Amino acid sequence: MQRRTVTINDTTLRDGEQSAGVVFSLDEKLAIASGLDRLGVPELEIGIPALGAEEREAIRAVAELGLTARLMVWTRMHEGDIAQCRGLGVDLVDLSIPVSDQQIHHKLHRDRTWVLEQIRRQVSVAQDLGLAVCVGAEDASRADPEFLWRAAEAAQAAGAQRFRFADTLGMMDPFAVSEVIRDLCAIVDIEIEMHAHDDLGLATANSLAAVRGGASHVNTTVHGLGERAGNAALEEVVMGLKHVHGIDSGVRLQDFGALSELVSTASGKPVAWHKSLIGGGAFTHESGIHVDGLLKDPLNYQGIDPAELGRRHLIVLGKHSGRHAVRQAYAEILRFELDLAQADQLLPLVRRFAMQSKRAPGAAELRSFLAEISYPQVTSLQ
Ligand SMILES: CC(=O)SCCNC(=O)CCNC(=O)[C@H](O)C(C)(C)COP(=O)(O)OP(=O)(O)OC[C@H]1O[C@@H](n2cnc3c(N)ncnc32)[C@H](O)[C@@H]1OP(=O)(O)O
Ligand SMILES: O=C(O)CCC(=O)C(=O)O
Repeated sequence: MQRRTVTINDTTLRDGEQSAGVVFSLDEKLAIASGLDRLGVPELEIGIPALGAEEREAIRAVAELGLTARLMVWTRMHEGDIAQCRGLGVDLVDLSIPVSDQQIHHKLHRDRTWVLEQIRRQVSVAQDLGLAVCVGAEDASRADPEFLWRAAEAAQAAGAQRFRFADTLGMMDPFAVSEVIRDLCAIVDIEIEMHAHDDLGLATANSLAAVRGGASHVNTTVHGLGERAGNAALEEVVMGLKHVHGIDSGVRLQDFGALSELVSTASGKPVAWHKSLIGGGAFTHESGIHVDGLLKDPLNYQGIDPAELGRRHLIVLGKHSGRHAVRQAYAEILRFELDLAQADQLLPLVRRFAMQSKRAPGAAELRSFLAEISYPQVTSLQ
């Protein structure tokens, strides 16, 4: 088990808001920032100053909340954009510059020498504004590794505190991430931050792999909201660090539900039923074998205690139920104790109902099943 710290840098208010169609109002930004801070998220990336005056006002307003979290803004590594970061009341700036030949040549129409020169020149421009600097290596996963190392060395030499490795297109696998981060950590002696995207559904896995490789910081967003398929989900990374790596990030998720709801509503992007940890299905059980196992001892089918997320197990009846679930449902819903033989009789009726109606039976239906098997006390049930 690893025993070191990893700092979560949550970018719900920057990369999260880049999800197509998402706009957070000022009040929503303030509420989301406060919510993240209350959970103990230590760093927040809160916006893009070059976007305009309104964005800068919102950044200032978040800074004026006096949160415990350190605040970062994102900007292109570009003198004009960096100038917009003046006087915002934030602590850090991510100066982003592409490092893959694809983007250097075909987006910026520049070359590698120019990129290194920018890093050498612009880090101090931002530092002169009183900001600590993270050099954001955009498209790092498609960069020539040798050049990536030169960029990281240039960042360190220029005085950057941190180097962000961005898997901009979400194309890496955890084994490769772990290796590339290990190499970076051997080349430079500054903080290394992982910025993962979920295009292959690997953002959390890649973030955890980066930590295994030595990353000190990890970017997250609530629910994984972000550009295209999104980023690594805050709740997944926090739980993954704890349960896979044995690392306490200091973030507490017992009250995550309120923030989750706020971000769903403000973003207009509801959480999918099967979303890990927070989806409706994440702790809901129908299958007979699972329900029986849970009822005997929750640890039989519990990897993560739902209480860690302020949740609890929910058992529902359906096509896949068994008799133990039937007994449990009658006890919980009707406060009525069945023996196993009665549950056996009722099970086919429960299944028939679920198959016909594609939902769990409610109290009225459960009562009517009792009548169907001519259970003598049915009329006395409440
Ligand atoms: C991978 C990421 O998530 S990066 C973050 C992406 N986020 C955003 O784009 C949201 C915020 N963006 C914006 O507000 C605007 O795009 C701005 C203010 C940054 C720029 O707006 P505009 O000047 O209208 O340019 P536009 O967005 O159309 O094009 C981007 C320009 O930035 C350049 N550029 C892109 N990245 C960088 C960089 N890291 N450093 C310097 N220039 C860059 C592009 O080459 C292009 O320049 P060109 O006009 O000389 O061809
Ligand atoms: O350069 C960075 O800071 C990372 C930008 C980003 O969001 C990405 O590359 O996906």
